[in-house]
Amino acid sequence: MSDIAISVEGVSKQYRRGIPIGNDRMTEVLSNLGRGLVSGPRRWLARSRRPEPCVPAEASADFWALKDVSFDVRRGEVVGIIGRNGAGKSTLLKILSRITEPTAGRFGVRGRVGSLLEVGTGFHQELTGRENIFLNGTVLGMSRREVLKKFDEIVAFSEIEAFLDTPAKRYSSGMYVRLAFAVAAHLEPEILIVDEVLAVGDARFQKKCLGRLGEIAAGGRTVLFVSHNTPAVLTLCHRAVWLSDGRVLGSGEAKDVVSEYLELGTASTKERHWAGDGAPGDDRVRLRSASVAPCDSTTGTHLTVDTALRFRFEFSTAVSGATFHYCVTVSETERGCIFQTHSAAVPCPAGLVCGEFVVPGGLLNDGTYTVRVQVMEDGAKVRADAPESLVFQIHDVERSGAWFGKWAGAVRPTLAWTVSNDVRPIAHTDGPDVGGPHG
Ligand SMILES: Nc1ncnc2c1ncn2[C@@H]1O[C@H](COP(=O)(O)OP(=O)(O)OP(=O)(O)O)[C@@H](O)[C@H]1O
Repeated sequence: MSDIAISVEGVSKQYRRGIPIGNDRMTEVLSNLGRGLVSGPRRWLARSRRPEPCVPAEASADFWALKDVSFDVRRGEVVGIIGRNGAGKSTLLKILSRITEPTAGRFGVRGRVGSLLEVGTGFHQELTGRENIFLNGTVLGMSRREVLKKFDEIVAFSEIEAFLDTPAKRYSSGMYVRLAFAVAAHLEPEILIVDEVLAVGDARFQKKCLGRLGEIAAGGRTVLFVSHNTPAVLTLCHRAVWLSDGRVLGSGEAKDVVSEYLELGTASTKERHWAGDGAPGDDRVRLRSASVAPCDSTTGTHLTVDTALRFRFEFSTAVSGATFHYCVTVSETERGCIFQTHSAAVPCPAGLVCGEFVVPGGLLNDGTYTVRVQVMEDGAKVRADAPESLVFQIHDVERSGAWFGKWAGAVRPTLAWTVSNDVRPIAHTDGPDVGGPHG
């Protein structure tokens, strides 16, 4: 029991669509004015204290933002909460941060909590940035001297020194997030609860935040981290909980839960079969099947940037000796055509003719791909054409380092770099550079 930092048992939260029950959003904002970004330990298991305010008869507008959610987080564990928009992730974090109450169920949070939730929660709006830093330290039980020791680090991290004496209500969302992250990450709460704040702010600051989160995680603190950035979840989190429509669809090792989430959450057609005369083609030749799968069949069906892919196609022909060949075009939805490949043109016997090729792992970038397969006769005549025969996703993998953005480029080849440490001293000359474009 003692190594459980967060315990969630059958937690449910009901809302009224469109019209928040009891003007809930406003209640949340107002109640939050009395809280800091951090909170001290409270009663270990908090039961829902009151039913939601009176719910009128037209119950069709009521819905469960969370339904019977249960999981535990051990001390020192870093747990990612993943799920599509509206899955209930923020609601869960707000309950655990005691900004809103569950309609049913109970939960316990053992230790001082630092919460980094959506912009607008956490800071006291009338107080300045400086005052908010001290207030949050006080709530965490730190002395003024202890906060002072961290103060410069917080200000340096937040990069908003010039606005320290401005009331928080005048901050832009970017400034708010910078200071909020700096406070929550440096005042050393025992448990850090972080919502998708990293979506706000520029890429450089996001990188800095994720780097800091990585340090916190490595330092043995308990972290609950909501994010749509699956490479970040894969890299930072030991475990993940997948929410869908307010329910837990999966929980366990981060890599297993994330791959299941990506796989089921996206529409893909990795195998196609065509029967009868409706199949693409004409009387001479018709496509019969198309598939893409990992070359190593023991790795499951999840495709990542490291997976070697086997593409396989079949056509049937009623004529013997005609010269057919396959033309396959692989495109990515945002980047366009990635490559086209042709099989050899050979005289084919009547019957089923199979063609396949392999794309090595460590070549394609992550993204959503479509495959067009055509069967040509005599080099150029298109006999069969299936423009979107296959649709599949290639997912990113765990990264080393602290950068989790998208990799640029149509492909993302793994190349055999050599980096030498045989560094020769740079020759200093007083003369002009030579060998440049105008050299
Ligand atoms: N105070 C509220 N009143 C009424 N409905 C609410 C309230 N807060 C959240 N909801 C609704 O509850 C559902 C879950 O919302 P929540 O913000 O928890 O989802 P989420 O998984 O965090 O989504 P996102 O990834 O978009 O942030 C959504 O349908 C949302 O519109």
